[in-house]
Amino acid sequence: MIEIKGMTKIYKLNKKQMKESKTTNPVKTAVNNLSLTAKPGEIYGLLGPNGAGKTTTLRCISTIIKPTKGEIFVAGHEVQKEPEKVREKIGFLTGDIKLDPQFSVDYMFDFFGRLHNIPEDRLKSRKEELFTYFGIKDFSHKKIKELSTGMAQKAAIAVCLVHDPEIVIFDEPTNGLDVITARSVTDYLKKLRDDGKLVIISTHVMSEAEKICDRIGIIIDGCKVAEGNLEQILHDTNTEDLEDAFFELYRDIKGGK
Ligand SMILES: Nc1ncnc2c1ncn2[C@@H]1O[C@H](COP(=O)(O)OP(=O)(O)OP(=O)(O)O)[C@@H](O)[C@H]1O
Repeated sequence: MIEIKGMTKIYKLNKKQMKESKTTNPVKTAVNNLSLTAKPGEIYGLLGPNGAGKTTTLRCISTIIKPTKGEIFVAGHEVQKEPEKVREKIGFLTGDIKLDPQFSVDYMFDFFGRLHNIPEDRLKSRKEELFTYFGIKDFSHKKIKELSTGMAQKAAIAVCLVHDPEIVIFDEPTNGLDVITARSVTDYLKKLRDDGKLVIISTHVMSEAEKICDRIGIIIDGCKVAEGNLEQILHDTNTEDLEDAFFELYRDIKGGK
């Protein structure tokens, strides 16, 4: 289970960031008093536009950065009090952290497997299972930098699942992938969910959220503005698809037509 209780993340901006953001305010509230609960056996989707605070939220859950306020429990462990325990439980995929391009997929998989203290025979069977599913067996000896975008993303996914984590946290998992590769990734997320894992993803792709998420949290300007399964969100916004629901909520927050 993931439980976020009143999480706020405020970044301090340097002069360059202030200039880029055209602001004189030296701080940016990326996430504002966010609470949510995600449970095993579901795919929870954090849906929001660019800059909404999705990546920040997932990074805080994954112990990469610290929330400014609030508490986050992952499988019962608070992220700031027991970060190592949290890291054992999760697999975290984000576009910002890439596998070292100089090494082969095989090497990276074994390296992270050994970091997680996985016995060699288990590591071998895990590799066989994941590399076969993602079709990377024939490429596993190649350096990451020699792989296509899709293949590199599938390799990154395999590596972050090496320890068979009970909680899978994927930041924009299909970003930049063609439709075939994206489908193999989303099908695997469904398989993980069906195996009883908790999967939490961020996305700005409405159709992806509609198709694969059991529950969706819509986040705009760092605030959760709606949550529920698709049916509940459409009912609450009196709309017929998620895109319309999103714009309804967006207009409420931002004003305008
Ligand atoms: N390290 C940082 N320092 C300062 N501001 C940051 C930092 N990281 C993110 N931000 C700002 O916080 C806000 C939320 O960013 P975040 O990356 O969490 O959003 P997002 O919903 O994941 O967006 P995207 O889809 O564009 O990745 C944005 O305004 C962003 O510019």
